[in-house]
Amino acid sequence: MKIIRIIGVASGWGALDRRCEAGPEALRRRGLVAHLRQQGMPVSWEITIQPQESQDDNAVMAVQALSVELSQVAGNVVARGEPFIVLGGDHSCAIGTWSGAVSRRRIAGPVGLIWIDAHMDAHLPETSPSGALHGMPLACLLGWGDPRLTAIGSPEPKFLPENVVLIGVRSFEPEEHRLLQRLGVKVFFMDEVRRRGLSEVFYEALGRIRDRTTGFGISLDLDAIDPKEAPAVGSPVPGGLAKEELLPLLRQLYGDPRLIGLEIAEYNPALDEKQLTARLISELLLSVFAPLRLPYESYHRAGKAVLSA
Ligand SMILES: NC(=[NH2+])NCCC[C@H](N)C(=O)O
Repeated sequence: MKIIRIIGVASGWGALDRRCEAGPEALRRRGLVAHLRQQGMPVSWEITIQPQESQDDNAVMAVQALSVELSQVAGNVVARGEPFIVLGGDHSCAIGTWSGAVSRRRIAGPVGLIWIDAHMDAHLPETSPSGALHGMPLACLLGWGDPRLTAIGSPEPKFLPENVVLIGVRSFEPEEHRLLQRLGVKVFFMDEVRRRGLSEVFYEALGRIRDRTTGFGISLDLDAIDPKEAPAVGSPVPGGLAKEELLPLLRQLYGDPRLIGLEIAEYNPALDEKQLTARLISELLLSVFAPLRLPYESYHRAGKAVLSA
């Protein structure tokens, strides 16, 4: 059985509130690995990538250095044919994760990306209202933005626009929307998800991507999920996805050889008073990667019991 490699990214350099840099270590200290193994998930914590000291408060340079390292680590896991989990850190980690994964797979054919997020994260430095790099990673991966961040791993764009799908978007600025429209990236906004149900949208998204690619990844910003269920995030937006809808859909990906890796970003443990979000993260991981031995309901109840023990 293939070992699933966890890569922590202890950086908040892409966010205005940097505290999600403590995310990976907090999860590790709570015994995430032991818990996942107990549930039958063959997993090992590969590495936690730390920002280098002395970035002179230059966020672009810090994120660039991190992304180069992360792209190498993720790329090596992918080259070995093993699945990975990236645990952020703010969502600018996506630049390194997918630049590495895609660059190492390029000969195998195009790769798809399902971006589950309340935001579009598709700003250019010129259009960003905040200047924060976690509002830009998707644009970078499509080849738009600061050249120091678009050329990681390889000079080309990492994804073709038709191979990227966003789900759950409900907070964005017109400039980033225009970029995605112009490129032809499919966005399933939250109101469409509500109208049609997440499962219909999710299968449509998967269908689009699977037809055209040889593999795909998932980048999940925890703020896609409703803040009542995922409170410990840096940029919460009300009216998000329901975990009881999302978890069974992720379950459908179990054992799918085309799934290259899963990224979960924006966990800020300082806001996780009741540990709701930490538990949610472990449920998300188990949904995708743990063999199902119990009926869905009791399975997740068991998961919660173990983790809170
Ligand atoms: N990964 C995130 N939480 N992104 C939030 C981005 C918010 C806003 N669009 C900005 O650019 O500042």
